[in-house]
Amino acid sequence: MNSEQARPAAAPQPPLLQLNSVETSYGDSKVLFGVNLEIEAGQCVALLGRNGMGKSTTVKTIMGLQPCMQGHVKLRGSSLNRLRPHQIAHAGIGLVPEGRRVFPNLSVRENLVATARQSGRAGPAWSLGDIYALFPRLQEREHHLGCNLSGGEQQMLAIGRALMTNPELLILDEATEGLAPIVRKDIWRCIVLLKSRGLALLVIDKNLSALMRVADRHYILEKGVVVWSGASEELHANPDLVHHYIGM
Ligand SMILES: Nc1ncnc2c1ncn2[C@@H]1O[C@H](COP(=O)(O)OP(=O)(O)OP(=O)(O)O)[C@@H](O)[C@H]1O
Repeated sequence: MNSEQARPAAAPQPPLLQLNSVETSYGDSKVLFGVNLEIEAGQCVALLGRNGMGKSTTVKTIMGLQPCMQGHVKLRGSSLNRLRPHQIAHAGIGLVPEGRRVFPNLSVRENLVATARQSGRAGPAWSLGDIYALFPRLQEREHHLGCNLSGGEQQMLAIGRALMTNPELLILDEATEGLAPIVRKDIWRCIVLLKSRGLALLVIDKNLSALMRVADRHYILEKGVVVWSGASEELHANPDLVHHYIGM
């Protein structure tokens, strides 16, 4: 027997993020009915579906902001179900929430420093300089308060803040919503760049054509259930599916 034959086969790696039959309720009202979803390291995944189908609730469940009543949310095979939101952030998931929510009475710099965290993970940590290189506008506005920024600047700051936690997975919930076209373009440029750096992304956005350019895989949610998943080419080739479930 040679040395190659003697070596035991490597155990398969669990996905970076795995949702297994996840059910979530608001009081008596169930909203997620067994969601299954996987994201591999470095993969960009889009979560699609019409308004009210459960996309933001899925994100809240991943982040521990809404309890997972049944099923499992796992990061690299470890359950997140009983963790608090700050522990989930510490475990490696960064969130850019719907509506941005930057600290209004802190400066740009203070907002960024407030969330900075040493990463126990491999790879270089994000620095203030890295964030300013990604969004030069934030450096120009370094000493301005969060409340005095434009919507686009607040969105850049929300992304910068999430990156300063050094996540392995970044979740963007409607990050381009309500922004001027030129700012949207800048946010998409940033998403493409983050993907090229190997960051895993879960993106919710209404711009399907931009998503089809950047996402490796799409999941369509309909009434709290994943009804379809596949690659951009498959989605592109299936306009009936898009029309039926996304309404375009
Ligand atoms: N805090 C809450 N309390 C009760 N019901 C809620 C709450 N948040 C959301 N819902 C309900 O849960 C369902 C799913 O909402 P969710 O926000 O997850 O959908 P979505 O797909 O993200 O849609 P949108 O694009 O409109 O945000 C909807 O019926 C919504 O009314």
